[in-house]
Amino acid sequence: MPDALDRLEHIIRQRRGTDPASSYVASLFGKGRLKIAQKLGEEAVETVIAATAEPAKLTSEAADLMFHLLILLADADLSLDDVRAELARREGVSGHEEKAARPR
Ligand SMILES: N=c1c2ncn([C@@H]3O[C@H](COP(=O)(O)OP(=O)(O)OP(=O)(O)O)[C@@H](O)[C@H]3O)c2ncn1[C@@H]1O[C@H](COP(=O)(O)O)[C@@H](O)[C@H]1O
Repeated sequence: MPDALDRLEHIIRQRRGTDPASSYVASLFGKGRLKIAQKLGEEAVETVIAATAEPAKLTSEAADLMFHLLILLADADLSLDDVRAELARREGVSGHEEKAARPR
């Protein structure tokens, strides 16, 4: 059953190739990977600040962060399922073993 993240991913994919003036997501796709990555970085910093100084904002900042991560993944032709598969691969593997198995 699709949850809010799945539904949001679907909407984000539908925005690809549409008029940048028509929506925020379309405008970010229009600005390109570098700008999308920059926005993700900004949202990550805002999440860190919320976690350490303004915990009441943490949920909202985390939502902004995940929203922009979904846009970056879509721009790179990756999906939540790709991330789910990677996390599933790591299940039962210790942190040290996982690090050793990462691509270099
Ligand atoms: N979840 C979100 C969502 N979260 C945050 N935002 C927008 O992301 C931006 C966050 O950037 P900032 O806080 O840095 O604000 P900003 O200064 O205006 O941004 P910049 O000028 O720096 O780009 C704001 O414009 C927010 O409105 C979102 N915009 C859209 N969605 C979802 O995406 C769907 C598609 O949105 P559209 O593409 O706009 O139709 C919507 O139906 C929503 O479900």
